[in-house]
Amino acid sequence: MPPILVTEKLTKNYNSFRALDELTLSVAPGEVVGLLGPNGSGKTTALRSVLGFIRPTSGQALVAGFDCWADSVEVRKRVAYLPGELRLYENMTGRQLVRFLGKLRGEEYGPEIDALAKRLDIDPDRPLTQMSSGMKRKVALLAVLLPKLPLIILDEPTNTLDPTMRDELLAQIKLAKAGGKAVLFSSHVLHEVEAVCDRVVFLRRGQLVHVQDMAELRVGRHVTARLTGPAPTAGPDGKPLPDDAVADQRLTLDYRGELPELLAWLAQQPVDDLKIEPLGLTPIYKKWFEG
Ligand SMILES: Nc1ncnc2c1ncn2[C@@H]1O[C@H](COP(=O)(O)OP(=O)(O)OP(=O)(O)O)[C@@H](O)[C@H]1O
Repeated sequence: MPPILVTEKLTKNYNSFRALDELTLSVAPGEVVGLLGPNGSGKTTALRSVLGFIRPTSGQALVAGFDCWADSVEVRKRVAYLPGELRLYENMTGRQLVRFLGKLRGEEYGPEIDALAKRLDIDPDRPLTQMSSGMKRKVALLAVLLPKLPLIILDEPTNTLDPTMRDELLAQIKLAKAGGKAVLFSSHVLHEVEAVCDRVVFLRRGQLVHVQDMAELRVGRHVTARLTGPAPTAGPDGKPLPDDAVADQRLTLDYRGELPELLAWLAQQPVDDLKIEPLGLTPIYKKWFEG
C-alpha cells in the first residue's frame, strides 16, 4: 500500500539554526511510527511541518500526495492532530468542542462520543474550565480519535495522563492501526513507544540518526549477569564475544538467536545474578543519546 505520509529531505532553519535537517521518512496506512529524541531534537518541528504550520526551508512533506505547505487545507482534511500544548475553547463542554471541531470537517458525531468518553473516563458534558489538565487532554484525544481520517499525528500524547489512561490511549492507537489508520507520534517514554510502534525514528539535533524496526527488536533479548569465574570467549552462537561484552566481571549481551541455545550456553558459564529481558529500545537510546 502506498504511504499516506512522505517527507523528502525536509529541512527547517530558524535563522542560522537548523532545527530539522533533511528528514526523509514515510508512514503507510496501518503503520504506527514513533519519533524519539532528546529535548530540542526537532520532533515537534517535524510534526508541525507535516501539518503545514511551518514552512520548510527546503525539502517537502506530502500527505496523500498533497504538499503540506502549499496544499495545507487538503492536508488538514486528512490529518487528526494532537498538539503538545493545548489551547482549547474553555467556555465549551467537551461534547460541544468535539462536535464543533467535527463540523469544521463536515463530520457529525452521535453516541460514539459517549462510548469513547466512557473509555477515557471523562464526563463530556462538563465545561472545560472545570477540568484538570489531564481531563482536558482527554477531550483533545476525543477530538483526535473520533474523526474518520487516514493519518493521526500526536505530539507527546501521554503527557499528563495517569497510568490507566496511558494504557487506554495505547489501546486506542492499536485500534486505529487495526482500522487501517496511520499514526505518527512523538514521545519520551520508551516503553510506550515499544508497546505500539512498528518503526521508531531517532532524531538527534534535527537529523535522523537511526530507524528501528520493532519486529526485529522484539525477537531479541538483553542478557546481564555477574561472573563468578573466568569470562567466556565465545557466545551462545559459538562466535567470539564482542570486546565490550565483559567488563568488571559483568556480562552484557544482546542476543537474537533461539532461547534454548542461550539457556544451554548460560548453564555452562560461571554466572549468578542473571537477568534476561526483551531487547527493548533502552540500549539503543543510550547508544545514540548517552553513549
Ligand atoms: N520558532 C522558533 N524559533 C527559533 N527556534 C525554534 C523555534 N521553534 C523551535 N526552535 C528550536 O528548534 C529546535 C527543535 O525544537 P523542537 O520543538 O522541534 O524539539 P522537540 O524535539 O520537539 O523538543 P521537546 O522534546 O523538548 O518537545 C530547538 O532547538 C528549538 O529551540
